[in-house]
Amino acid sequence: MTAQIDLQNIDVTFGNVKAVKDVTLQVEKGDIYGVIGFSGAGKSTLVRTINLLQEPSNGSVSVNGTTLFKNQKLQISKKQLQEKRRKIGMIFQHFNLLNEETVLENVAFALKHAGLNDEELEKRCLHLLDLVGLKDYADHYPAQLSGGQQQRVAIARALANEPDILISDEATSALDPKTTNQILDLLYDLNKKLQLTVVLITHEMDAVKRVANKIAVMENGQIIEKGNLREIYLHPQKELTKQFVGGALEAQHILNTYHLESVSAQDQLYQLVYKINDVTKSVVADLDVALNTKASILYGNVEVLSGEAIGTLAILLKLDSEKQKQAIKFLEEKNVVVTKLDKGVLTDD
Ligand SMILES: Nc1ncnc2c1ncn2[C@@H]1O[C@H](COP(=O)(O)OP(=O)(O)OP(=O)(O)O)[C@@H](O)[C@H]1O
Repeated sequence: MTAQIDLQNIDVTFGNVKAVKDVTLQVEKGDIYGVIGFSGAGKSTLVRTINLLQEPSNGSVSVNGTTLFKNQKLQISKKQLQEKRRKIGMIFQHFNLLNEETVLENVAFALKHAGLNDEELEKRCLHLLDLVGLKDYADHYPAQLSGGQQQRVAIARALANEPDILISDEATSALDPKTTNQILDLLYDLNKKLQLTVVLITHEMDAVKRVANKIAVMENGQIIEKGNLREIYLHPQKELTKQFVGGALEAQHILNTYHLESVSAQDQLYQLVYKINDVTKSVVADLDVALNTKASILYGNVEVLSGEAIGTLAILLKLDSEKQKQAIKFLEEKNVVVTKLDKGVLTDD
């Protein structure tokens, strides 16, 4: 199947900053593709090449089977590009609404080229506001709305030209956790209801886990790992991915902040990930009974990924290396995916 968005070998260079380096990414129709990484990793720059708000220095961009950019130049006319861009909606962290205009006028703004009469325009805007749960707010002004409601207006505006792709660039980063979840759930519903492909840029793994089916992890302008979310969650390869998927960041924070007195340099932090269905009793209790490990649990969580309950633990094993090997073997025999974690500032061995 041809990908709906096909980015091949994309480089983006600003002066001597290589913001994106040789990135290849394919997004299929109907995906919610999470692109995660810390600030400055190159996420925004990369996704802005999809609608050529950012031209790559090298590489090719194809959307819906049309090559938009290749051999360092546009492959379609400026007018065609404008039309293609209307079919790729975008939402941002700061909503970017017009404060002097009503909610309805903000949505209508995106339709000014559509050639609709006043009645058709109002009907279409009210329909869009209904889709995002804001039909009764058409006459309000942005300042009268909460952050979550303002983002809903921005989503209605982004959907005005019936796009088949929605790019969400840190759209929930300015929102509280509850509102974040409501907006993510709305994106998930729109993905299902409208077959809308969503590219979700974020630095929050919780956002990706809540709605995405695929994930790309970015670091220093490169995608270091990508693919099916559950696969990557269960078998993270790169250190940064391990940090994002499990409780590693939290566990490291606990280790580094509280300076646990009894922790020594050879003690090792492990992340355990397992399908809840595979485990009937506490894996750590079993481990302790079998090998007397006295593991300390620094983080624990259970969540549902693609309909399956997945458990994550970060544990500290205070054992010599032979005993650690035995512990890992014991856990792996129980279908637990064990990953050795970097201990952050504690790692001086
Ligand atoms: N227009 C520009 N001119 C020069 N440098 C830029 C420009 N846009 C981005 N950069 C640089 O490119 C790198 C990647 O930035 P980018 O905004 O894509 O990262 P990001 O992962 O989206 O991070 P953030 O979440 O902080 O936006 C950074 O070093 C940034 O300073």
